[in-house]
Amino acid sequence: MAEREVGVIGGASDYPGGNVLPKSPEDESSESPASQHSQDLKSILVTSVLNLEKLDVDLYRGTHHWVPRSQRLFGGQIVGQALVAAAKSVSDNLYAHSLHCYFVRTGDPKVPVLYQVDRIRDGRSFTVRSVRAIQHGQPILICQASFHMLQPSPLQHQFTMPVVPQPEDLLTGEELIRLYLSKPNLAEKFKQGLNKLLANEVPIEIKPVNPPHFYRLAATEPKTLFWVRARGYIGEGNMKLHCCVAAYVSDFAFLGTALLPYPDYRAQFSASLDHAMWFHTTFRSDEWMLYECESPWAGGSRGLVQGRLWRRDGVLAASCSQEGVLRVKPVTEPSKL
Ligand SMILES: CCC(=O)SCCNC(=O)CCNC(=O)[C@H](O)C(C)(C)COP(=O)(O)OP(=O)(O)OC[C@H]1O[C@@H](n2cnc3c(N)ncnc32)[C@H](O)[C@@H]1OP(=O)(O)O
Repeated sequence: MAEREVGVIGGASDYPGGNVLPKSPEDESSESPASQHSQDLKSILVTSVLNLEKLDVDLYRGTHHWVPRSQRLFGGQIVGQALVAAAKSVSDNLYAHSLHCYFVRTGDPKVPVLYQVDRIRDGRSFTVRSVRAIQHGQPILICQASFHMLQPSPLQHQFTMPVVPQPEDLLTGEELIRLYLSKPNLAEKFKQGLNKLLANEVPIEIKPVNPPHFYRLAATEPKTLFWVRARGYIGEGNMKLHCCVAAYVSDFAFLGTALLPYPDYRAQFSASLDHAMWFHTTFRSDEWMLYECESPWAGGSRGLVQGRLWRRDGVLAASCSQEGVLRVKPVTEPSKL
């Protein structure tokens, strides 16, 4: 077996020129209270999921950590790994600013994924890579990623971050499930479902801003807000790596936003068809970021979702878009109690 490279993406330190792209306040000191949460446990996203094995020039192999209940590979994992592969072939002064991916086949959790990088163009300011994720000799994902060197500009604006409770005042996904499990007379079937969710070793932490009401699933507008970060410590520096982690994180619970107005239906078949991201500035993916998701449209068995990842100091870190196939059927299940 080929030896794993040391570090996920070698060499790149953080963006230089903090006057152009403001640093996260949590970057200023690795001892800041917010970053002390998990320094003793390195994120498995760094040590395993995004730590690709180099097989040859521009050819890498990635393995899986968490596989969703659908037994299809998690789209965020494939996108994150593809971006790692692309980033390995660009110089340290270039930073991912966007990626555009199509999920063309279901990922098979039983075998690893190969990532073949094509060096499409090395320009003066922009560099473009194309990555094919391959299983069983066929592409499962095609990804174009573009990298840019820092170029200051007087043009600078962004939307305003929504005002929400801070993550310290909210429960984690696991704490919410435990709370649901403590409800008396819970049907055995639902207990089992919740316990399975608890056993999931998802390498990211989530704190929903408006957790769903356990007893009554009401139709809501297709908008959701949650705090999210990588589980475990990654540390400052290596902005390329934080972008790859954000790519992983950004696909989590994203498409579900399009189902929020339809509690009387459940997804019989849902899968992301494409995923696009734009990275705007520095951030730390192991620090809480607010993920603001909305679905402006659904129809014809498809749904469109758009997301914004906010640093907790109110700086817009990244934007995302995704379309997915959504085939639903009416809910006929009995009460949870
Ligand atoms: C968190 C979200 C994620 O991470 S999802 C993971 C990332 N995304 C993916 O894995 C998607 C990968 N891409 C694919 O699998 C394919 O490109 C997809 C999207 C399925 C399209 O391939 P295509 O060959 O056109 O499939 P398809 O849509 O015809 O069939 C897929 C399954 O749906 C069924 N289907 C089809 N039409 C209907 C219909 N009208 N009503 C009900 N079901 C329908 C098909 O029978 C097929 O089902 P099955 O897979 O055979 O069980």
